[in-house]
Parts: sequence; structure tokens; C-alpha cells
Amino acid sequence: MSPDVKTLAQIAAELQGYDPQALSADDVLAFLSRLVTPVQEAVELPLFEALGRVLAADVVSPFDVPPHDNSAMDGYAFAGNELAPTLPTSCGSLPPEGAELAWGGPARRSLAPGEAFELKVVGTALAGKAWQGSVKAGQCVKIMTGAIMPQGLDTVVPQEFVALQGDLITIPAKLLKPGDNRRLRGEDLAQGKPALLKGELLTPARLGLAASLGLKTLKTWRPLRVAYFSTGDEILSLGEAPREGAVYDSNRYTVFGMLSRLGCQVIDMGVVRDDPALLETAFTSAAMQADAIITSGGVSVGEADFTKTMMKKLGDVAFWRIAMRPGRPMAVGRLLPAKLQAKSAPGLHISRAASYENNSNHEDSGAVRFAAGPPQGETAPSGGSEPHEVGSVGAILFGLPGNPVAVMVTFLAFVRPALLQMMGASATTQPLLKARSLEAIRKKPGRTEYQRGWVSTAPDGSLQVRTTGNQGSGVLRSMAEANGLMVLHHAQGNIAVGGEVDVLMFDGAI
Ligand SMILES: Nc1nc2c(c(=O)[nH]1)N[C@H]1C(S)=C(S)[C@@H](COP(=O)(O)OP(=O)(O)OC[C@H]3O[C@@H](n4cnc5c(N)ncnc54)[C@H](O)[C@@H]3O)O[C@H]1N2
Ligand code: MOO
Repeated sequence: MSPDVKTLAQIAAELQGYDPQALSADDVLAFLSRLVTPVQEAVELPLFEALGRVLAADVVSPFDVPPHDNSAMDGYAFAGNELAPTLPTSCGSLPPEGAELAWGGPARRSLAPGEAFELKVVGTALAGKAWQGSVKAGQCVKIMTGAIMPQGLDTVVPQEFVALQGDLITIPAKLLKPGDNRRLRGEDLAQGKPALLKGELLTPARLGLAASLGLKTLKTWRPLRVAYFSTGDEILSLGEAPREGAVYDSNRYTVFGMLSRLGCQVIDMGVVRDDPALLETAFTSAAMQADAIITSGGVSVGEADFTKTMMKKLGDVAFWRIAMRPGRPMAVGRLLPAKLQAKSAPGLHISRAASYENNSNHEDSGAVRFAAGPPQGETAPSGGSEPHEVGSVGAILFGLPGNPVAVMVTFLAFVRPALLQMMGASATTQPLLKARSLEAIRKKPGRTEYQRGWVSTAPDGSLQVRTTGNQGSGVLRSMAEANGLMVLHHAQGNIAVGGEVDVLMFDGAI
């Protein structure tokens, strides 16, 4: 294995008091940040395709933006020293209208000292080309928003504030300071300075910024390939007839949605039954195609669970009990290439699974696309991803608990930051906001609890939050009705009505 890749035992040795049976949420984050490594392949993408990707290099501004001083308003541009206070007559007289401007000296035409003054309009500066005329004391130029400031002029009065009579404008007293309504050259971006930093997620604003520099493409890290499958004999794919004791697979859709929001290439592998051969093929196939594998189910103490056995057999995997609710059991590790290459020997058919680009539509085939034994003449659906060479670091495994809300919470709390780190992003966690609880909540210190909530604005403008009903870890409805999670921290106790709690907003994440 490459030297920067640590075994789970090495990571565990680095963490003080590591106990896989009693981890805090913070311990989990600390462990995962040591386990995962960022992808190293960069791709140059056109701007329209770069949304949501992570920058692989700083973007340095090739020129000043804006390239010239220009007007922020439609109005009249004039020299700021026209605004200088009128000097007492004993100190000299004002230059006559039309005299060359003597910068730094008063040149305004006051109707009366300290009051409105007049300027003569001598031309019009349009956006897109420089106005070439010259401006003398007591004169101004009509100017459009974005037009280059004419030579020697630094102040703009918006047109709605002036009275226009013939070619004379009257500017009210005390309205402006020199430099008002002028945008300075380079005030947005200075030539030679980084405009965007490596590791930044490309948001709409950042795409616009890159475009303002005339850049057609950006160097980004390639998207992560993340394989997902649900496990469990009681899990039905959509389209299958209902049967007693069985439930439709919802985790496949919540995970698909959360991965898509992150801009990952989702390799959807459907439902895999609790059968050692099928599970082995599924894990092996996933590890050969993906940077990370997410599964749900089979990580607790149930008897019919072959999932854990297979994870152990194929990789370096730890089985945790986390002091949190929901989401207590979780498996984490790395499926190792050496083992996988041995496993992909003749006799084991590994088919391609469907790969879905962010936000693309697809039908639910419901099929499990794995078979032990020779190929069955199966064809890959369109959009399938080519199996890639297994790298030297293996695929990171996140074995999430089966309960639908536990899947979403563990994804948001742990998998999402880890995947962002793998994507090369410099910011991997979202800020928590403070809100007042509209209800009393019982909470035991010693574990982190995530309560589904609805955050809204209180009459005084602060944030308030209420829970969205039944908080059982299988109750997806209260998750669907929520716009955020209350994060009740490890050491925190009961919350009183009006007590302050941290909230993690879903916006953008799910
Ligand atoms: N004796 C103990 N029993 C359980 C413990 C424990 O510590 N001791 N932990 C409980 C907790 S907490 C959870 S969470 C679950 C996790 O168990 P598994 O990861 O093994 O998950 P399953 O048993 O396969 O499923 C749990 C639950 O979720 C439903 N499920 C599973 N997959 C899906 C899916 N794709 N779509 C919709 N629903 C799904 C499944 O039907 C079960 O109801 O273990 C507790 N037990
Ligand atoms: O991990 Mo379990 O979520 O609490 O049901």
C-alpha cells in the first residue's frame, strides 16, 4: 500500500482512548479524516460542467477586474474637488467656468455657500467605450452604469438626484463625497492575485467570477465514484410485488439523492440479498469501480447478517458502536486491492452496474446485477462506468445501519465530510446555526442526538426550531418534513423550552 495510506490499526493507535465499542461523534470524525485521502486526478472542465466540482489549482487573475475605474450609476460624472467647501472670498476667487481644472482646489459653482451647485453637461460616456473629450472646472459628463470614468473625473451623481435644465444640472448640497458611485479598477480582483483557491467548491458565484476573468475552463479534481447497495432479504426493489414482512428500499434513494447533491458519480447497485456469494461479488465489483462504497443494513448484531462477515473477509474493516442516536452501529474501512484481485479470478463474473451522473433521470430497474459463476450475457445499462484499475489504496467502505433515518444521519454527520475530503474540498463541514427550541427535549449526556426539526424565523428575527414528530430511526416521514437537524451534543443534557440548540440546515446538503 502507498505510504500515506494507514491501516485501521495505525489510525487507532494515533487516537487516544480509541474504543470501537464506545466512540463519540468527534472520535468518528477524527478517525475518518485520517482514513481517507483526496483523489489526485485533475480534469480540465468547461465552466458549464464545473458547477459543484472542487478546484484542483488556484485561479490567478490575469488582469484587474474591473479593468478601469467605472460608474456604478446612471448619472453625471464630475471631479470630486467640485465638492470642496467654498473658500472665503478673502482667500481668493473661484476659477471662472471653463477654466482648466486645478486638482485639489475648489472649483464648484455654488448657488450659495454650502448649498446646491451647478455643473454644465459637456458630453455622454456610454458603457463599452471610453469618452475621449476633456472636462474643465464647472463641467460634467452624462455617464451610464459601467462606462469608463472620463479622464480626471472620480465622482458620479445618480441622475434621479439632479435637476436638469438645458445643459445645466443642479446637484443638491451634502449629497455626495468625492469618489462616490465610482467602482475602482481592480476592486473586485487584482491582477496576479489568486481569485479562487484550490479546494474551493465551484458555486454559481465562483463560476461567474472565473467567467469574469475570461476563463473558459477550470482545473478540477475528478468527481468521486461512489457505489451504493442496500442489503437485506426483506428489502424490495421498486416494481416487486409487496410481500409480508418486506419493505421497499428507501435507502437507495436517499443515498442516491445525497450523493448526487455532492456531485458524485453514483454507481447504483440495487439490493443485494443476504447471500455470501452475492455479497462477495457485489463488494468486489463495487471496489473495482468506485473510490468509496456505501451499504446499508447488516452492521448490527442480527443473526442472518452475512454482510459483516463479508466485509471482514474482503478488507480492513472496523465495526463500531457510536454514542449517538440514531445511527449507533456502523462499519468503516477499506476493501483491499490485493484481496480483490485474487477474488476477481476466473469463475467470478463481475458485471458493470449502472452509473448515474449528478441529477440525471433513470428508471428503477430493481435488478441485482451480480452473479457468481460465468457471465449470463447481461448487458450494462447505458451510462455504465468502465471498471477502473484497482488503485493502491482500495475503496473506502461506509457500512451504514439499515434504519432509513440512521442512514441519512450517519451520511450527513460522517460520510459527507469524509467524501468532501476525498473530493479535495478544503471545507468539509457545514456551520451550525443557533436556534431556540420551541419544546422541552429529554437528552442524556454521553451521546450525540440528532433530532429532525423545522427551523423558522421567530417574531424577534432570531431562529427557532421545533421537532417534526416521531423520532424513531425508521420514521422517514419526520425526516421528510424537516429542514434541518438539531444537534444535541455529547455532553449536553435536557433542553428546556426556549433553550438554545445547534442546528444543521439541510439546504444544499439534502
Ligand atoms: N440487539 C441489538 N439489536 C439492535 C441494535 C443493537 O445494538 N443491539 N442496534 C439497533 C440499531 S440502533 C440499528 S440502526 C439497527 C441496525 O441494524 P442493521 O444495520 O443490521 O440493519 P438491518 O437490521 O438490516 O435493518 C434495520 C431496519 O432498517 C430497515 N431497512 C434496512 N435496509 C433498508 C432499506 N434499504 N430501505 C428501507 N428500510 C431498510 C430494515 O427493514 C430494518 O427494519 O439494529 C438495531 N438492532
Ligand atoms: O442506529 Mo439505530 O439508528 O438508532 O436505529
